[in-house]
Amino acid sequence: MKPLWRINKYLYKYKGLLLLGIIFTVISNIFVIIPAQLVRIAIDYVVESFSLYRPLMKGGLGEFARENFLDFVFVFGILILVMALLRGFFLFLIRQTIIIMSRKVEYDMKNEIFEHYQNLPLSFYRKNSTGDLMARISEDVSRVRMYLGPAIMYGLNLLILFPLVIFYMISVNPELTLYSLLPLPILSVSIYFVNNLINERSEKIQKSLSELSTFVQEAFSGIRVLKAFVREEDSAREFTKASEEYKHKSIELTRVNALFFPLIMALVGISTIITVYAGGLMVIQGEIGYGVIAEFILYVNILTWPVTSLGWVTSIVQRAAASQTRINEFLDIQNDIVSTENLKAEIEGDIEVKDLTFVYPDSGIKALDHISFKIKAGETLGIIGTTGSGKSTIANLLMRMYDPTSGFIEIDGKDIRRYNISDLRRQMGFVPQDVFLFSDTISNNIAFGLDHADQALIEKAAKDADVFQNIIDFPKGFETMLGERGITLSGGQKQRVSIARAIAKEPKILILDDCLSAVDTKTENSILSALKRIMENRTSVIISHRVSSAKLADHIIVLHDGKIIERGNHESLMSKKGVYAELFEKQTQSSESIEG
Ligand SMILES: Nc1ncnc2c1ncn2[C@@H]1O[C@H](COP(=O)(O)OP(=O)(O)OP(=O)(O)O)[C@@H](O)[C@H]1O
Repeated sequence: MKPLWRINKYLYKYKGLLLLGIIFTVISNIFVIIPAQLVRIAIDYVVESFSLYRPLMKGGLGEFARENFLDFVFVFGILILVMALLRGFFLFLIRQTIIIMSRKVEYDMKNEIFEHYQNLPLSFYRKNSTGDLMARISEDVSRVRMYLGPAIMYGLNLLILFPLVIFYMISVNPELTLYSLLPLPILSVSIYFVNNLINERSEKIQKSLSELSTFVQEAFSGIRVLKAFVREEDSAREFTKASEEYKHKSIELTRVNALFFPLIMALVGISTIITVYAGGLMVIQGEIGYGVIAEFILYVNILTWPVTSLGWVTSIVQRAAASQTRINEFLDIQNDIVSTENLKAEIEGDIEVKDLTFVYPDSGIKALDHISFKIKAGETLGIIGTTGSGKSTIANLLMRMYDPTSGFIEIDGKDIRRYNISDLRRQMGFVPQDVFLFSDTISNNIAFGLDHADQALIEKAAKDADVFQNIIDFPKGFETMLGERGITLSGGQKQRVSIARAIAKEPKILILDDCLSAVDTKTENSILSALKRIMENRTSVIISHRVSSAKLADHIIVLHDGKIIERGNHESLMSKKGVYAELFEKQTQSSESIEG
């Protein structure tokens, strides 16, 4: 229960709805109890009238007595009907208050979790799978909603109805009350166990269903590989196997589900039999009237659902508590990438990296080892290095996705940690290594970093990224949809749209993380010279493992195993005849042989 205390703030927020819900529950239960009493009065009246009917018939008053008697029963009938209608009306109001409250809390919770997720650093996303993040914001929140809606609704009902009914029952006959209620605790406990079994099996089904959909999704998104390697039959066989498991688990659940209602009916039946038997004996002994038996049977029926729901509510609350524990676990994670001074300033673009070492916290890999470099505003730094040498890590640290393990990064002479993070990132353009474009129009993708989309700016960015012609060649031009239901861009086109997105922001610092790997050298050169022009007075960091990308840079550093092994500009590095020169020779030879 304790984890669920955290959502009390929402109950407090919607206290009006909750309070109304409680009031409506009390009122609706009054209309449940009164009809039972009316039935007792009516039956006792009928029995009494019968005993008087014969003597009255003999006295010639038969017709008068009959009419009177029927009028009385008719009024009872109408009263019971009115009570039922009123009860229905208040049940409607209960749902309108408590269930609506639960939906509102669900909405608030989802927003709170999503917002929190977005604030968490990149390391959080590395540690937790997307599936897990999605499950907590959807399934777990739904389970908590079940607690806030149905569980609170039925729980309240139970809390109000139970004492009320028991009070009336005891006031009518305590002994018969005891007999009638004897099977109900057994009902509640068995429902609890059956329900837990149902939940356990439903969860297994859910798991098997998500495995099945992951399998199908992979098969379809990897259809090209699947066909190319002729694995269709294998894939179909695996699908059948996964479906078989799903079917098996569903049948197991149906078996337990089938137990649910018979169990309730059996125990209610036993209660009714006991009531009739014990009540009958009491009627024979003249302790109670016939009406009491009917009243008690109604009470037992009235109590059936709340008692059943006790088991059900307990298991919902348990599941909700487990889900809330999972949600709290994420909500309690603090963002450790925070600004020390929240400094907001127009940056110039001077970058200085001092004795920087970085160890990935999750894997313990030392990606950067005591590196230092400087870039003046308006200059370009090329970073060259083999796979895994730490190039992308530098980009991540410059964007402040992580904080250095030791050493400093300074922008305009101030530690990067002092800046307001969003303000700083807003002034930086980043083109990541793995291009990600949204399922939206090309125009919106390019304008992604802008607060107000300006078509002229979008087109200029597309021209500078050398992708303008490609875009206008599409029938819908800039309004072409990308993604699953849109067109698929080629690798090089995607990279260039991603570059256009970064430069449309007119950033003070632009970081290109190996984003020209899928374009030919000619396009690469034209993008780089356009960049040189637009990045005048701004700073660029060009990361690549191709020398052709870095050679135009003012400064070049060569990384190996997290260390800088060479530095200089293209000319000085070439004359040094070290790793850079060797790489240059190798790469120009191979590209010449390809082009030749
Ligand atoms: N998120 C991460 N968590 C743990 N280790 C990581 C992470 N990202 C990278 N590494 C490790 O850090 C080292 C440097 O990786 P980085 O991505 O910076 O290399 P890179 O030079 O950009 O390589 P490539 O050219 O292949 O992209 C590698 O050994 C890599 O396995």
